[in-house]
Amino acid sequence: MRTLSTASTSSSLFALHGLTSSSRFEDTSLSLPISGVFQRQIGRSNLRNGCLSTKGRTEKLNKHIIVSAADVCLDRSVVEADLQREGMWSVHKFGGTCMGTAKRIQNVAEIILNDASEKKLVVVSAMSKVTDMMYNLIDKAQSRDDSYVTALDDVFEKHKLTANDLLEGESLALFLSQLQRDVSNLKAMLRAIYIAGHATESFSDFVVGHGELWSAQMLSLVLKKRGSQCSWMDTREVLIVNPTSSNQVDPDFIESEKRLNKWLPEHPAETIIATGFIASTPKNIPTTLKRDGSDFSAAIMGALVRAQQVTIWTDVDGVYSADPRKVSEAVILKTLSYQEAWEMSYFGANVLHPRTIIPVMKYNIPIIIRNIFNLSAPGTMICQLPTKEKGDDEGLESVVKAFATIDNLALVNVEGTGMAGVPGTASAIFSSVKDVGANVIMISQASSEHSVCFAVPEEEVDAVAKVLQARFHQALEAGRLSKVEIIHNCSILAMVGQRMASTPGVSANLFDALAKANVNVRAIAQGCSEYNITVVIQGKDCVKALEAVHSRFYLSKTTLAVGIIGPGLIGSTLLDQLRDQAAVLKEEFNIDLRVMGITGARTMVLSNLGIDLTRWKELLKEEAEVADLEKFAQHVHGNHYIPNTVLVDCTADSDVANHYYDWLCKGIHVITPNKKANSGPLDRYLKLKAQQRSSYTHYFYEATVGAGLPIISTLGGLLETGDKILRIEGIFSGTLSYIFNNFTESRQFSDVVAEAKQAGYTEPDPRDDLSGSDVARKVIILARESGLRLELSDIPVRSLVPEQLRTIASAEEFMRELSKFDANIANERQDAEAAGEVLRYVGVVDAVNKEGRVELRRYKKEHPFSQLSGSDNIIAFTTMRYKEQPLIIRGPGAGAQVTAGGIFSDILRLASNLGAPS
Ligand SMILES: NC(=O)c1ccc[n+]([C@@H]2O[C@H](COP(=O)([O-])OP(=O)(O)OC[C@H]3O[C@@H](n4cnc5c(N)ncnc54)[C@H](O)[C@@H]3O)[C@@H](O)[C@H]2O)c1
Ligand SMILES: N[C@@H](CCO)C(=O)O
Ligand code: NA
Repeated sequence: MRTLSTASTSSSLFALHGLTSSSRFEDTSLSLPISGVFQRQIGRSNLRNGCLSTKGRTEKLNKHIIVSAADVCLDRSVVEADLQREGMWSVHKFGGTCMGTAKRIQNVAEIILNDASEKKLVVVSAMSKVTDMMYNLIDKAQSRDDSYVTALDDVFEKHKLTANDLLEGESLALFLSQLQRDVSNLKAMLRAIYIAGHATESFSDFVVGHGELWSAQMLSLVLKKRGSQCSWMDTREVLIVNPTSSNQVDPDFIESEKRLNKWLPEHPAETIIATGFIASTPKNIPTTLKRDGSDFSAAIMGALVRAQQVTIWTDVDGVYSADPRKVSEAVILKTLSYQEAWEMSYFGANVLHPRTIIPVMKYNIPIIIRNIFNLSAPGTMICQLPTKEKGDDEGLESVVKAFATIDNLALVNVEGTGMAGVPGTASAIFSSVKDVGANVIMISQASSEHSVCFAVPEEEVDAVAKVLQARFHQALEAGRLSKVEIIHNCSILAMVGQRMASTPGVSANLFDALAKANVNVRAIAQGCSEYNITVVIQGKDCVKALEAVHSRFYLSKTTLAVGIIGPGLIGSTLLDQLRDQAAVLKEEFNIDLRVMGITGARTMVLSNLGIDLTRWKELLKEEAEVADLEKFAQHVHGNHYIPNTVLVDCTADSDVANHYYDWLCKGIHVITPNKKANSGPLDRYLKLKAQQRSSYTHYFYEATVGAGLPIISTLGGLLETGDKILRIEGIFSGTLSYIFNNFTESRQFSDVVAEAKQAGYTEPDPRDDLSGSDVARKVIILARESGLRLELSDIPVRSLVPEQLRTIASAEEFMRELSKFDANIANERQDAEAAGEVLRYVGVVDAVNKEGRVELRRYKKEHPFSQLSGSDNIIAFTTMRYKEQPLIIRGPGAGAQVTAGGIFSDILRLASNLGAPS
């Protein structure tokens, strides 16, 4: 065991990262007494009693024991704060947008000046659009278009104007004379290209690189003007790269480091402004780092100076958990591991080019993505996977980081028995694919070897299909291969998270969420690294799938676009319940209900983000438009970012009910307390139910029978588990229950009816209750649920509406007239009373004889039906399993709160079916 050297900060820090090692201790838990500077560098949180426990390797260099940072520095924030004081390098990269105007360049200067690090290396891109302008110059010159001359003037003018805004006096003169010289040289060079009609790669790399040379010089002069000790670096003098066969470049770290070590003492400065994007070959020929080159420059320079961190400044707040244009609930991730960032960028997330991550990853240098236009956002830190702390959220949501998709893909499926056990088939397939230059995005092969499938970009699939048909012509003819199948219009959805590795249940949740969202999975791939799980789905399902899986892992809420039709008594009570419960649902159940529209019979209000339910009544007055049910449904369903739509019909209107079929066809879920659809014509009902099943949409109507009491769901449960219904009988009308519970000797019948209406138990027109038609509808609904094919007209009904009042137009007039007929029903009540009985209005489903009826019957006072109070319903199910004693449900079966509550729980049942946790 040796003491760590603290001789010099930079040497020990260089050593800390252990580039070269002469020997290695394999001891995996070595305790090293350390103190002083180094103790601060690695952060006190990693120290116990002045000793550093290293779980990983230790290395010995010359006489020092060095510890790889990757093994020890886990608490970066502590480390950073300390390192900053010790004069570590911090690297920044500012892209073209950040350098777009003089004002923005000043802003960049401000950020650099505010960085307290002692040493700063700043990599800059060309001003925005300049690189394109430069490429355009070459294109013009190559195609012998004279206008390259004026286009070059534009480039000159742009920089001159910017410099005029930024600089003055000597520094302005200095920059402008350099600019002038460069432009004259470029003119000569472009002239040569014009004459030759061709530009070699190094010619064009030389030309385009000027954008960076000028932006770096301008920024450097601005900083100097503000008192900073600053040099600018033409990175071509330092950064050496070798071209690769795939039109990329590999940095030569050893040569670059050598040149940097020479360059730095020659340009002593606390801040260095370096050109991004450009570099040289080992033979000093100018070249570029290709696409996203400046990010790559920053990462390489960060690695060369062993920076404490590399900050990539851009115009977004950081890396999102999913494309925010597709998932409105996407969040900015605080951290991503290198591997996760890698996976995300592969799958098209605009993170960083994967190669950008390699140089910094080697030295465990964090990259921070930050928004230059929003300095208050902390950004996303890409670093080594932070270790799990005790008390960390162990849930799946911390395991899965993010989701990404690639659209416009086609799946190629090569299938046939002739592949199994035949070496070389895969090689033949993929070498043919390579021959046509197609890019294979994912591959999946079933272990039966019966089929190999892979995804390629849609625009490349025709060529792939053709080449495979040709290559396997003989095998197809002979039947060894059965087909080369192309499945168009696919998307890939990838779920990324390093901690998915060895965490059971992650894929189960992914697939369950997809299944509940009715998304079909065509192919699956997961490598054994488990950093990502990839599924291929239909392109049209992509947003829905993304929303469903994103919400499943708690990154977003299960969002439902809700449309409320009929804000009457029940509808408005429901809206108030939604208002009061919304926050809890979001917090605790991950359900985000957005009421996107409310429509009455005459007016409606629509919203794109969700109506403020504390003000819905005012909004329905102030911002209302003429009601139009088609437009309403289209609006609520039209928001592509909310994957699921539900229309809640709180009217008693058959016209509204007639739309359900259409809505289900469109994938809109329907929830209703309105009995009209299920008790309407039988053929319509059957068609509606069939459509609901085949379209995998949901249609819930618990509140149509017994309001919030669980009648429909209980019946469904009995049937689905194989019980057989023999008889359902009970008091199904809250109104009629209330009336006969309260219609005593001293009361007038019409007064009690008025009370029931006042209490909100009756239908909009109380004659629907008194006529028995409401009960008949409930009998029909239960009969049909039980499998009986009955029409409403098959149910004999005893009506309590006097003959003379049946044709009166309005409910109000009916109520006024009703008292004239009080005597009739009073007599009937008295007769029953005399016999020690009470009147009860009951409905019966006789499943054995396949019939139903609705009657006013007399019951002994001790019968359970005689014991009810208020608006109680009582429903008795006699089934094969509940034969001796029926299953009985009893409780208030009408009223605004309980009915709205029943509808609300249907909405939650829907959310749960769509992937919300239960
Ligand atoms: N009241 C209860 O206890 C109870 C219990 C279970 C079920 N229900 C059912 O709830 C539904 C609503 O009952 P309510 O008491 O709230 O009635 P209500 O008359 O108070 O409300 C119905 C609302 O629908 C509106 N409306 C009518 N036609 C419309 C159309 N075409 N488009 C848009 N809006 C329209 C009306 O203007 C009214 O605002 C009925 O189907 C009823 O059977 C009620
Ligand atoms: N009017 C109905 C409402 C519940 O469907 C009743 O009284 O039962
Ligand atoms: Na119910």
